[in-house]
Amino acid sequence: MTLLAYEALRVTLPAMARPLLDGVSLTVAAGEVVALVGESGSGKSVTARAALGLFPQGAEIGGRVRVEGTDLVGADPASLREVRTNKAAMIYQDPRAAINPVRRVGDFLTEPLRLVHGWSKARANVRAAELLDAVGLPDPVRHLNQFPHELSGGMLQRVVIAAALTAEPGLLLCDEPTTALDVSTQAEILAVLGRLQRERGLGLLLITHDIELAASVSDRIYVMYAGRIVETAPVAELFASPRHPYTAGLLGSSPPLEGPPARLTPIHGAPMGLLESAPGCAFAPRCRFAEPGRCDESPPELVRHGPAEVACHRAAELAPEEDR
Ligand SMILES: Nc1ncnc2c1ncn2[C@@H]1O[C@H](COP(=O)(O)OP(=O)(O)OP(=O)(O)O)[C@@H](O)[C@H]1O
Repeated sequence: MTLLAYEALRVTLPAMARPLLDGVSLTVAAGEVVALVGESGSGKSVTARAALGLFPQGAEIGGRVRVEGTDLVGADPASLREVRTNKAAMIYQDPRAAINPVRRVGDFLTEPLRLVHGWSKARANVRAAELLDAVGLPDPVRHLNQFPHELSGGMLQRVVIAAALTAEPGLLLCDEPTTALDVSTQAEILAVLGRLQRERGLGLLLITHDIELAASVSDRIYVMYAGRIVETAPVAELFASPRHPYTAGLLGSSPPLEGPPARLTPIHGAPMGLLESAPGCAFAPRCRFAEPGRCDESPPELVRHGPAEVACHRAAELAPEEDR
């Protein structure tokens, strides 16, 4: 069952030269882990927030974002509330920014259950302890009485994950959930998310700039550049044969998570800012395969090539042997 579906989502701010998001289509099904990757500023967080009906103030929105069938573009407040309280939850990069530092962990977990769902204090406390146990915290009852500063960043991110699960949503949106953590804690948090996702059959959208990390946990990957999806494919295929030069560039510039260190090749140049626009492919100025008179004239559409969809004018010529 499809839990989340973006259909040609376009987000435009009046003062900008190009849209923040331009025709983004993406799906996440129940039981599926989908990653959205790209460099800083490509539009990943704007995409993730749209799944809660959160759009930049003053933005003009086109297309649709459906969560379990409810379109959040132009949705009424009751539909938005229903999605945000019961159907989808977001986990952000920095757990300390998500939790009130002067309230106890238990209050953070039980208040939504009591105030939004009308549970008694005793019932909410039992549920909160169960959730802390589910995210692998060693002493749930003690942690409920602690203040955020008494817990490590990794423990706090587990609390945030527990809070996201209070209403048992089907969809989890994770925006760089491990970026603020050290490497070994990152691995633990990813393992917790993976276990919960499998046990509960959740649909999970993982936002990350790290394509190696995305590949290690996802079923499918979408690669975003300057507000557009430039490639999407199942992980194994995308990793073995990246078909868009930008995807190949990301893979070539990311240190591998496992195995011996590889020689890294940075992608030259900088991503296109919001105050710049180009009639052709936004990646063309940085692309070693760009052909003048072709790549700089019109934006390429996403077209199927083998197991992938690729937005590159030269995708057919650059395709791996198995596509031909
Ligand atoms: N509310 C807003 N008003 C104006 N510009 C915005 C707003 N939200 C995002 N942007 C701009 O939209 C672009 C995409 O931002 P977004 O945060 O989605 O990028 P990102 O891919 O998540 O990057 P990062 O990994 O750095 O978070 C950026 O140029 C950002 O400055």
